[in-house]
Amino acid sequence: MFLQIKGLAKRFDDVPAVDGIDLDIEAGRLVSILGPSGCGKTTTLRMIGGFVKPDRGSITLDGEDITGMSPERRPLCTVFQNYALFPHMTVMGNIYYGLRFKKNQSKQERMEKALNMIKLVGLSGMENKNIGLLSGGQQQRVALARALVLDPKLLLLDEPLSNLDAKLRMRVREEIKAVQQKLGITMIFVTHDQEEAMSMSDKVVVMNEGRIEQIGSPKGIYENPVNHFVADFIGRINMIKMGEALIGVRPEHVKITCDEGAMRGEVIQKHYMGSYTIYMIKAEDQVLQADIPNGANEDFQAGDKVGIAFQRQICFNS
Ligand SMILES: Nc1ncnc2c1ncn2[C@@H]1O[C@H](COP(=O)(O)OP(=O)(O)OP(=O)(O)O)[C@@H](O)[C@H]1O
Repeated sequence: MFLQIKGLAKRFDDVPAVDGIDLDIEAGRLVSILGPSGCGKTTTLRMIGGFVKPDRGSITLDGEDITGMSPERRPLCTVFQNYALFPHMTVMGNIYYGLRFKKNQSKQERMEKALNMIKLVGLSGMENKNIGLLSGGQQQRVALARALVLDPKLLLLDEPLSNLDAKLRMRVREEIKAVQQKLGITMIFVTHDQEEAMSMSDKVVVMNEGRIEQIGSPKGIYENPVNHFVADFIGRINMIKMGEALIGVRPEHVKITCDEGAMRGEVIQKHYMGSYTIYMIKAEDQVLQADIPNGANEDFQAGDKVGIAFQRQICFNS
C-alpha cells in the first residue's frame, strides 16, 4: 500500500482530536477527508504532513516509515488554506523558490521545470506578475504549481478551495482534478463541503468526532451509507421507522402518485428547484421529502392527498 496509516491518534488537552484511525491509500488516487467542523480532518492532515506529532500510531509512505520525520524531510508537500505564498515575489519567484535547493539539477533544467508547471496550471504569460496582483483563483494555482514542481510523492491540500467564490470553485475543482490525473500524483484533500468531496474524489473518507465512519467511493458512500450519520452528512435522507426497523430513503427514491398506495400522505409544501421540485409530505407522524423531476411528472399542490412508494431503501440497525 502506498500510504498506510495505522492507529493514528492525537489529543489536545483532554480532547481526542483524532482517536485511532486506520487508512490505506493506493498510489495515484485523489482522496478527500470529509466531515463536520472539529471532527479531526486538519489534525489528520497535519500529522501526515509532519506539523503535528501523533501521540500514537504510524504513517508509512511508499514503504518508508515517516512517523517521526520532520516536515521538510518528508517526500510530500502541503498546500495550505491561505496558500502561504511569498507576497513580495513574482509567480516565477514563488514557483522556482523550492527548486533552488535541488542541487542535482542545472539552473536551466530547473527554469524549464518551473515554466512547464506554470503552463500546466494555466498561468503562462504571468511569470513576472507580482503575487499581490493575482486573483484568489490564480494564487491557488501558484500554490499548487509551487508544490507540484518539487515532484512530491504525495500532495496534501487543506481546504484548497475555501477562499474562492462558488463559481470559481467549480472551475478550480476541475483544474485540480485534471492536473492530478495528468501527473498521476496521489493527493489527499480536506474539506467540509460534501459536494466538493463527491465530485472530485476517487475515495471519500468520512470522519466524525475523531474517528473514521466510512471509507468508499462517492457512489458507494451515497448509495450504501453504513449509518445514519454518513447518510445524513452526504446528501439528504428520510429516516423512517417501520416497526422495529429504521430505514433510510433518499428523496429521489420517494415516488408520489394519485393512486392508493401502501402509505398515504398529504402534500404540505413544495419548493420549486428548477429541474426538480421538493415536495414535503406529511405521512402519519413524520414529514418526508420527495424530489420529483419537473416536466414529465404530475404537478401536485399543497393539500393534495397522495400515495407514497419507496423505490429504494437503506436498512440501518439503529
Ligand atoms: N492546536 C490545537 N490545540 C488545541 N486543540 C486543538 C488544536 N488543533 C485542533 N484542536 C481541537 O481538535 C479537534 C479537531 O480539530 P481539527 O482542526 O482537526 O478539526 P477539523 O475537522 O479540521 O475542523 P474544521 O473543519 O473546523 O477545520 C477540535 O476539537 C479542535 O478544537
